[in-house]
Amino acid sequence: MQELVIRRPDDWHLHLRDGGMLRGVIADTSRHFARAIIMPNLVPPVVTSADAAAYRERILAAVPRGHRFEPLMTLYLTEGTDPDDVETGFRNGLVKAVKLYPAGATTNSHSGVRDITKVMPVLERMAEIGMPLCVHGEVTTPEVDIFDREAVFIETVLDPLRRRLPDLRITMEHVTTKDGIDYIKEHAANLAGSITTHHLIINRNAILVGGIKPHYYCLPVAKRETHRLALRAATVSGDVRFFLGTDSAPHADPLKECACGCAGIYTSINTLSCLAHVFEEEGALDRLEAFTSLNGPAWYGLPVNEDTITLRRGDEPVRYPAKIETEAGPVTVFDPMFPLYWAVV
Ligand SMILES: NC(=O)N[C@@H](CC(=O)O)C(=O)O
Ligand SMILES: [Zn+2]
Ligand SMILES: [Zn+2]
Repeated sequence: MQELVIRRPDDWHLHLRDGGMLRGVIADTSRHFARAIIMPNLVPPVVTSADAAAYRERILAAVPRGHRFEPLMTLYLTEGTDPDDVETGFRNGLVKAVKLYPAGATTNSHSGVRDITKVMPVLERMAEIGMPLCVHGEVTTPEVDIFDREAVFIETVLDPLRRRLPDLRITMEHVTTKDGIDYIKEHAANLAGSITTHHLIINRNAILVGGIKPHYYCLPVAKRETHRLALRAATVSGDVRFFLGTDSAPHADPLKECACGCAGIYTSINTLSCLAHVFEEEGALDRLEAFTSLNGPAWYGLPVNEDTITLRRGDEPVRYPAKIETEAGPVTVFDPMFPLYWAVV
């Protein structure tokens, strides 16, 4: 038996939803993670500091007794966002980042940004005060192939934005391509990337081979194998610019198992088992902690967690439920398609 003690991890990109879904999923995160950057794509979205304060209270009310969990709030950037409200939320410590969704790019992104020039006053203010911008980095131009949307975003939106506002700190969230990894590596200043658990494990075959598999569908969509390998190399490298953002994104099964299923993979419950497996395969267990617990706090300017968790590798596979039940319906759990031996003790 093998054991690994690491500082308690944080999740730098998480969807908790609201109401019955929030109550159904929160424990799967708060059991293992101390903090998480909470995505603001509710319906309606979390746009103002007041919205974020109210959502934070709803999250805290749902955390099970005995768990300690700190939600790190974000604001959903719209073309009507007020720079003063953003600054106030940031200065009083409530809001950690602003989230840019190109309109139409992903789940609940219709209130997002159509014309980036309209949000320049907000972005300029953020650059001034050192507030990070989290981006869903995909263009939505219908002519651009869905597998190329991240690479085209880097070239046509991200790079020009970084040139225009070199002081703006940007998190490229859920990087899915070698292009994204290379871009971050080549541009050290004010740029970091979060990587999901599932993109380290699946490539696009998981979605399409042997039948269409809606529970492997998320956005940005998984790419070809070369990209997965680039993500894995960056993840286990220990490079401080890369850290975990699970993008665990629960949807009730009927909303995924239908003619127009929505994007999102639910990984909160087994993420650490999956990650330990990946790091072990790569011979890099000694760097797991950097990815899950050190690099993220460094980027967001927060202290690392003082307490630890213990991962243990058992002789028998760990069993996770195929689905969790929530008041909002059943949610299928990510199946990595191999047995998992590591579990948090
Ligand atoms: N990742 C996903 O596939 N879905 C996310 C949205 C997002 O992070 O883009 C969701 O909110 O369901
Ligand atoms: Zn996204
Ligand atoms: Zn997400």
